[in-house]
Amino acid sequence: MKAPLVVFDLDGTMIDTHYDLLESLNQTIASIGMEPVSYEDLTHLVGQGARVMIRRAFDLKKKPLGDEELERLFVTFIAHYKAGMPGKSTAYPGFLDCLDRLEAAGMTLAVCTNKQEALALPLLTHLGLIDRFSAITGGDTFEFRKPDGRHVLRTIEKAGGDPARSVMIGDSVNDILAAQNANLPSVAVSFGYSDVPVADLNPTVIIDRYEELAVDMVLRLIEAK
Ligand SMILES: O=C(O)COP(=O)(O)O
Ligand SMILES: [Mg+2]
Repeated sequence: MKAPLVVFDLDGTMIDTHYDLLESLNQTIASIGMEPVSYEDLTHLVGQGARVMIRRAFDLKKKPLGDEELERLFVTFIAHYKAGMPGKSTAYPGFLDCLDRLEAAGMTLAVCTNKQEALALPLLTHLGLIDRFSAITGGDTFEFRKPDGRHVLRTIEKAGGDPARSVMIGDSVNDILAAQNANLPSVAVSFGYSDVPVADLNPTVIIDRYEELAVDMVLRLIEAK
């Protein structure tokens, strides 16, 4: 029997990246004279990677955006965001202890994020977390991404896990839907960037802090399937 596998989302779940995402996004849109977006706005903009985030910012400000300009701004955003890494981004309280106890219980860990790989990998490296995960996949790793269940399933495969013994932890609709589409139990964290209360997403469980994500909870979720 394979070890239990815990699959984590990145932005808003493991790492509080909002300050740096906002900073880089606002720098990027300021370059064409656009007013900054707020944290509240950001919760509606993140979730599908940087390109979609920029496009949604233009929609929010009711500004037209051509494909070429989007690509130019995307390059600006990536350069700014990467250059500042890790910036103010840090793991949420209790997250590192949580990884320690899941690992000590023999569980495997993986990351399934819609952030592009070229951002997720260096960020996790800067934060000293890269070696904790058996697989890390991004929004551009496959031809599909969350909420497509295949993104989670392929992450599990890459990590050497078994979907029947895996759990998805996330903060947004993309994560909970992806888990549901992959027929996995889901844990929603209430402290991330969801634009709706996470209870509305119908996760299997909601946690308010990482102390609640105990080894027993993961085992119970897997066994209850
Ligand atoms: O960067 C994004 O837009 C989303 O990233 P996440 O899937 O790690 O939340
Ligand atoms: Mg997230």
